[in-house]
Amino acid sequence: MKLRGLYAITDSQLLAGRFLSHVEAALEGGVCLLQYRDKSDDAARRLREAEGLMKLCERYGTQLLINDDAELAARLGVGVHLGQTDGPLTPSRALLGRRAIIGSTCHASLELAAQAASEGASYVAFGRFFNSVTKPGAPAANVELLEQARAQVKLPIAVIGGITLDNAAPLVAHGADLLAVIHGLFGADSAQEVTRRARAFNALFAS
Ligand SMILES: Cc1ncc(COP(=O)(O)OP(=O)(O)O)c(N)n1
Ligand SMILES: Cc1ncsc1CCOP(=O)(O)O
Ligand SMILES: [Mg+2]
Repeated sequence: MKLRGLYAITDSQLLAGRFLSHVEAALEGGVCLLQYRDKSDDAARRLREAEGLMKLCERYGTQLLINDDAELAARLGVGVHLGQTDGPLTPSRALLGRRAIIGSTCHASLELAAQAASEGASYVAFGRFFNSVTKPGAPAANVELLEQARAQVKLPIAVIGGITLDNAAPLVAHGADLLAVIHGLFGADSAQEVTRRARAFNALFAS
């Protein structure tokens, strides 16, 4: 499966009261990957919400990943995104199997990307590229790093952090395969606007 296009990531606060409707609106517009990102420790709610997303993703033919939690991903038979403090990649690959999509946060480090590749990551993620309301303190990356990564890294490259329709095009032009977006997608007031934004993000990959 080709990893290229919009990578939508949920946010429990931002989507409160409109969780499934906004996610479905995004899937309607086209989503390559969907990540369930919930930083709470409410295991029952996390399982319930992730199962809800799984059903939606099956309907739309979208791949689901769970942020941080390889055990939950294994329980559902989906992928996982792991940051540098979320546990080592190799055991997660063994747990989830060779076909699972496993992503790795590499901040702005080509060394971390090389390590992730050697440990069996499916894609590497760099960022944040812009100011992020969701994660303001995330380490900064820039397009020079992205260009270097494109030349050196054989895996699909995800970019993240403050990405909107106004600033995403240069990232695609410099080699990004996946635009990972929370606020710039789900910050929309209406479901129709979420769908419009999803289509517009994907259109950046058309040429
Ligand atoms: C696609 C993608 N890239 C980076 C991250 C950030 O992961 P991490 O550094 O573990 O931070 P949290 O998201 O867990 O707060 C991501 N989730 N997805
Ligand atoms: C999880 C994460 N990691 C680096 S920036 C970020 C937040 C992305 O959210 P937004 O698209 O709202 O800036
Ligand atoms: Mg994490």
